[in-house]
Amino acid sequence: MSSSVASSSLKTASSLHLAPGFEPDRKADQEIERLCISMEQWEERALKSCLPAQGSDKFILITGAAGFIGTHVALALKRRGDGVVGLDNFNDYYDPSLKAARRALLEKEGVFVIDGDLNDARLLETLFGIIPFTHVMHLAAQAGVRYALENPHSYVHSNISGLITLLQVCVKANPQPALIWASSSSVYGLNTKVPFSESDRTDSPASLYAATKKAGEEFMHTYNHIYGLSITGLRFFTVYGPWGRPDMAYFSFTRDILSNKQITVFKGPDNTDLARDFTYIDDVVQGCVASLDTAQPSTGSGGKKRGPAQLRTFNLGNTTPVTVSCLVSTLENLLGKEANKKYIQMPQNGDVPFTHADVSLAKAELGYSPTTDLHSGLKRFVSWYLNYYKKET
Ligand SMILES: NC(=O)c1ccc[n+]([C@@H]2O[C@H](COP(=O)([O-])OP(=O)(O)OC[C@H]3O[C@@H](n4cnc5c(N)ncnc54)[C@H](O)[C@@H]3O)[C@@H](O)[C@H]2O)c1
Ligand SMILES: O=C(O)[C@H]1O[C@H](OP(=O)(O)OP(=O)(O)OC[C@H]2O[C@@H](n3ccc(=O)[nH]c3=O)[C@H](O)[C@@H]2O)[C@H](O)[C@@H](O)[C@H]1O
Repeated sequence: MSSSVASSSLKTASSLHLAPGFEPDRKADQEIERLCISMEQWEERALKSCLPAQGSDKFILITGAAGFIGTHVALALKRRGDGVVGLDNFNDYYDPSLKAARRALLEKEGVFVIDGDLNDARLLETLFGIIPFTHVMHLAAQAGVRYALENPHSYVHSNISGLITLLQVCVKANPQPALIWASSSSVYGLNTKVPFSESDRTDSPASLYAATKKAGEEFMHTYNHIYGLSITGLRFFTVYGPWGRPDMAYFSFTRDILSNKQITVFKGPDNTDLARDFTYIDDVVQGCVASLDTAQPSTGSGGKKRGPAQLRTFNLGNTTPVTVSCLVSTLENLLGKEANKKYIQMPQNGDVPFTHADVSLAKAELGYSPTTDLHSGLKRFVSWYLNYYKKET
């Protein structure tokens, strides 16, 4: 793998298929140039460090690499010797300096991260022209349930249009990579049967975010059917941990408790507690790596399907839902500080009352076995948080 990658000729993408409404900017040109320079000076430049180590036959593109889950997955794969290249557009949905810090961590460990958008087909084609990726771990997305009320188009941009652009590049790539991608527990929407199982219906999304993830699952079915792309969809359940997302409740509650700001805790109908199957990042990484290791190659080439290809969907949750009130009291306990809490009826904001994963399929097929309870996981998060923000707290 290493030598074939190193000797692969530089190829600039000939076609320019951009997603409608997507304007490439100077930044994309600069990123292509940086990529090409790194290739031309292969021996000295950063890209060399991304090659698979001896004994690994995997070369993986991780989209959303500067994101929370992407960073952890990239580090795990790189540390065991796989070739890893990241892509991220470093958008400002939350503090970009946190994404920059994750990138620095990745680059220190030899993961080359490209600053680019999923909708930039020219950049993606150039990248696939240079590197024969065996797998794509697609984690880039507009995440967050409630932000869709504010900026619905960002979900269409990344989760619909960006996804199709990536899929189009994957089907044309030679070899066609196997794709592992992040769906979401939110596809279960307003379902009341618990625990949520992969065979349950997923046709009552409560948010635009959920609807775009559900649409993504349907697109994946189509691309698997027409082009023979090998596809594994992972439904993550409220993932938390060090290097996490500032927009999520466990993170913003920690920040606000420490700075004596009031936190708002949503309540369900009849004052019931909302609950989530909070899942620790290391458990999710284990599921992602196992999905990658059990993914079969795509069967297509040159945009043509040669035979049926693998299509799988797994829940990656914890199987132990915990109430949001319990999340708050655990944080109070770990931070040694009482929160200033305001309880309100859950607004019509896309939230669902509870989530609860049945992970028996992931256990049987991936050996997935979550081991971290909320208290232990939050302890590690709080320790990371206090250290990372120590100048400010
Ligand atoms: N964290 C969770 O609890 C959770 C739960 C279910 C599903 N997911 C899904 O898992 C994936 C990773 O989530 P995360 O928590 O790490 O979120 P994140 O926001 O930290 O990471 C996503 C990354 O993708 C990048 N990105 C977004 N749009 C892009 C685009 N058009 N082009 C290039 N990069 C783009 C962002 O800059 C970000 O760094 C997402 O697909 C998310 O929807 C997350
Ligand atoms: O598994 C998923 O598929 C999703 O997981 C995550 O969504 P959620 O489960 O909604 O996590 P998160 O925002 O931390 O809210 C947690 C709880 O706190 C409650 N909550 C929230 C904010 C607040 O101010 N008050 C409050 O009570 C809130 O009502 C909820 O009950 C990801 O963000 C999302 O990208 C998606 O992929």
